[in-house]
Amino acid sequence: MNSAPYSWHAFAERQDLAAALAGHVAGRLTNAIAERGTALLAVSGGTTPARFFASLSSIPIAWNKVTVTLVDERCVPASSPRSNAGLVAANLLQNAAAAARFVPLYQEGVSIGETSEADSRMLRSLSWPLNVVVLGMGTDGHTASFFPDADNLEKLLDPSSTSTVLPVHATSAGEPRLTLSLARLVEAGFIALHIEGEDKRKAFETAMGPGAKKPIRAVLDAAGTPVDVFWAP
Ligand SMILES: O=C(O)[C@H](O)[C@@H](O)[C@H](O)[C@H](O)COP(=O)(O)O
Repeated sequence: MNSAPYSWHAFAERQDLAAALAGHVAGRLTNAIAERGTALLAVSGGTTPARFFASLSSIPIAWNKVTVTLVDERCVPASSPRSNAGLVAANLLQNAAAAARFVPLYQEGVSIGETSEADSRMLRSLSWPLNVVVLGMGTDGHTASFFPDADNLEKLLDPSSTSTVLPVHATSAGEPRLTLSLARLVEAGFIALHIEGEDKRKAFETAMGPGAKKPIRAVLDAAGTPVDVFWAP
């Protein structure tokens, strides 16, 4: 069984993980700016990233040359506590990072199908491929909005997809979602997986084992570079 290559970075404290991951991301963004004049970062939402976002926001890089977008989004207004755009606005786009450009996935009042088409057009204008992707993971092995019960999971995980943004309907997701496709995520020069707690460590280990392939495993298997996993208890 080919085991997907990844690097495991464990930290005793969540704040130490946040500072270390922020340093890695800031360094990769700075390298991208040096190489092509701009940098493209995609981050995940949920409850885990807030400390990391706060640490990254205060690192003085050329944020005016950085575009930040989302790995995925819940189809809710930015004012909703469920909004990933709201999480990024409140925790990342502050301090030095306030100078970054933010490109959201969800547009209020537009149907999810129209939004994913419109997002694809808007996002296609960005300087792909992504330079940095920061993923989260659920204990069910989902990452981004690649939920195991998604009705279009095969399309979401298709490594040859030409799609940029896809709609997701999955009972376990809660509200309808929009997600970057696996194909766009795995092109990134640096892919980090940020997980915390014993349950997620066990879920990751299981996903790396011989059982049914979970979405996180599909990402690691398709990634162009070994994924860096950042974990704290
Ligand atoms: O919108 C989202 O929910 C995310 O992008 C998703 O992929 C998240 O990373 C995991 O669900 C973990 O979420 P927690 O950090 O809340 O555990």
